[in-house]
Amino acid sequence: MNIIRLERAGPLNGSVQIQGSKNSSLSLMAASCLCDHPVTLSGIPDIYDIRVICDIADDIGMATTRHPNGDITLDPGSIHSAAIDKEKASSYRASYYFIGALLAKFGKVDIGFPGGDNFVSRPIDQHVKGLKAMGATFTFHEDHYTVEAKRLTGADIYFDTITSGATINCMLAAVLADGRTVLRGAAKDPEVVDTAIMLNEFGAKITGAGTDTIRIEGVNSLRGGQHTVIPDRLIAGAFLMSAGIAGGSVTVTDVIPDHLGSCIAKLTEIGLHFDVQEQSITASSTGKLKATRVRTAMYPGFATDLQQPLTALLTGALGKSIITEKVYPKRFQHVAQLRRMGADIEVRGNSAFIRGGLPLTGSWVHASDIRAGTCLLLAGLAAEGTTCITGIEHIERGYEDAITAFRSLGVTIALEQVDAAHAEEKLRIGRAGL
Ligand SMILES: CC(=O)N[C@H]1[C@@H](OP(=O)(O)OP(=O)(O)OC[C@H]2O[C@@H](n3ccc(=O)[nH]c3=O)[C@H](O)[C@@H]2O)O[C@H](CO)[C@@H](O)[C@@H]1O
Ligand SMILES: C=C(OP(=O)(O)O)C(=O)O
Repeated sequence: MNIIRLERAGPLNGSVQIQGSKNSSLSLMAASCLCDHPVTLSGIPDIYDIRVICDIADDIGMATTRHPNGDITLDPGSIHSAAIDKEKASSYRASYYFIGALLAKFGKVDIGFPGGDNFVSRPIDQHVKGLKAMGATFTFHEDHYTVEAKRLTGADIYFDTITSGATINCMLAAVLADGRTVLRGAAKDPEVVDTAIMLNEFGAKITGAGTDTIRIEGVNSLRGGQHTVIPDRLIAGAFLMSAGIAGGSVTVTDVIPDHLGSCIAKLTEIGLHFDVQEQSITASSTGKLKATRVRTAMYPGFATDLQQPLTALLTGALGKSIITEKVYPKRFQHVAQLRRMGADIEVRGNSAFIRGGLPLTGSWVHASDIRAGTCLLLAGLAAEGTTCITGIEHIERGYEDAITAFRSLGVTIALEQVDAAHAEEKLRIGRAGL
């Protein structure tokens, strides 16, 4: 098995070009099914979830071509099936976008339950509620579900909670539905807006994306064309935090700074300094950090996906910090791993209480999901000695090449092959010490 091994880093110095957004790419790739003609997407990262989508696309007859410049062309003209392989659908989260993208054209979609990072509870009731309002019926089987709609009809949908996934899914379904759909209490995330912009470029009639009310007039068909995915704000945010944890200066390039507003504001409170340009952000820090309180929230609030890396950062901030997780109340799997490294963190309810300023020590730790992996990478930058991270397939689900990026900042970091039993023994010893 592969692990990531990294050493404590001195002040960082360098810049990282930020890849295209994973979460937006997942939506844009599925959304391409709505078109009648080829779609070329630029900036789609070469990561696990995208490779699964290409496999699914292949299964259903949507040919995909990765060009030498990295662009992907998808040809939805020859899709012959809306039966999505159960295991492939369950190997990542956003497979449910294939429902919204295929239902109007095929009237029936068979698909496995969504997978992705496991935060104990990730319901899809708002997807079900929204699509039902448009005329769909759901039948749940043991290992998959079937969604049917002879005809999708526009509807007025009030979400009970703000969800980017259900907002995008219902928007996709509404694009080729009969009549007008209104999504109220919609998510305002940049990934929602990116999807709406692409669909409009291809002939959809969507207004209000980026606000809490989105209106969609159904159209008969979408053309296809070219679109460039937005940069990954979550990866950018984590690299900015790395300057706080190791000191020095880190520039992220090819970003949309507006997407990182709440992150920059919080990191400024903590003591980082920023130079924000049109498409790049430089974070610098002397390493002296102040404790803070933060609550995660849907966009434009402080993103839950940045909560885990922030926890690593706050272990280095003198005083008591409190992180309250409002989006996924149990998203604290990373805390036990940080404690192995010497962090003093207690989780009560949906809050983590961090007594910062204690030195971290390199250790064997396990990444349970993408951002837990990011958190451990950041903690490893500050920890005395060597940190070995297992579970790196999760990190690879989000990052094209984290190792090269950290190396370019001056970090000693490598992928290493180890015997699985050896890794398990090292993790067991670490657990016993907790
Ligand atoms: C592939 C993708 O884009 N993943 C992101 C997406 O996940 P995902 O789309 O799954 O998350 P949502 O935005 O849907 O979830 C937001 C909140 O709504 C709740 N909810 C959601 C759907 C539903 O039917 N019912 C319901 O109650 C969730 O439990 C959560 O508390 O947004 C999350 C929140 O920003 C991020 O952590 C994920 O990285
Ligand atoms: C939770 C995440 O991903 P997914 O929704 O794909 O599991 C994430 O990107 O942090």
